[in-house]
Amino acid sequence: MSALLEITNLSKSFGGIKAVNDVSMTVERGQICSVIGPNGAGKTTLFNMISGVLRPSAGKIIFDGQDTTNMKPWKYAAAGVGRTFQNLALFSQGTVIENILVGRHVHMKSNALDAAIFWGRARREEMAARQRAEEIVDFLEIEEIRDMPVGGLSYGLQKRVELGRALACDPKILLLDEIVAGMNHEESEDIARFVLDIREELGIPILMVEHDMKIVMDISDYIHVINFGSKIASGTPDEIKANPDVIKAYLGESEGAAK
Ligand SMILES: Nc1ncnc2c1ncn2[C@@H]1O[C@H](COP(=O)(O)OP(=O)(O)OP(=O)(O)O)[C@@H](O)[C@H]1O
Repeated sequence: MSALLEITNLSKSFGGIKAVNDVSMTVERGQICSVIGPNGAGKTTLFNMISGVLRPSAGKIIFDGQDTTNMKPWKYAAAGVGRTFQNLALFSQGTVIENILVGRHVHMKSNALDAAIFWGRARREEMAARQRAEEIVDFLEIEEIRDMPVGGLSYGLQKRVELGRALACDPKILLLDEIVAGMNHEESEDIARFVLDIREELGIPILMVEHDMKIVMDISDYIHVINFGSKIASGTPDEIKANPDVIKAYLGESEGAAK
């Protein structure tokens, strides 16, 4: 079976800056895959192209057999690409359950007119959405805070809610952009456990950009390394840890960061 995500010769330029330069990589079904690299390497730009936030300057993205390279940005969630963002992207006044329901609306076909004419269908959709949101609340162990406004929650819990909202669109792949950045050790460990559970119990493959090397090495099946926009290595955690090009790239930034 072909890879779930296949990126071929992908590039993105901003004026004279080649933020991503001719990158090719795949994510297999069932995999936890990480993209790592020093600051400014082009990781977020790569993510933004895969999730439709940015249009590539060149190259091709095939997701689940479909060419998504130039797909309209609002179609990505329905196509099965779920993601979290580097900075929190939640409605702080809304409750936990309301924020998760927002992620679900991508699967709801009824609009206001439908709701008036086909009351039954709209109601069934709403009930199914609520049930799925409750399942996600259970899965992420956030029952106790389900009715609290997210603005008052700790950063770690807000990130968990953001994960819940991404899961609510029933993604075929989940993109996590530095999900543990700014978390304390315990919160990071919790999120790492949920990421593993998402793959094991929900069967959703993960592609993550992450600076926390412990998490990357602990939970990734496969790692791609980007430096100055170009891919310099791919391999298992053990292969990446021993790769001289990777060690050199990281030593340029901070002593031993890839170890
Ligand atoms: N919208 C933009 N306009 C101009 N330059 C940009 C833009 N977005 C990113 N860049 C540049 O592209 C390069 C790659 O940035 P990017 O944010 O993708 O790196 P990164 O690997 O995610 O970095 P970090 O780990 O610090 O988040 C950087 O030189 C950055 O300044």
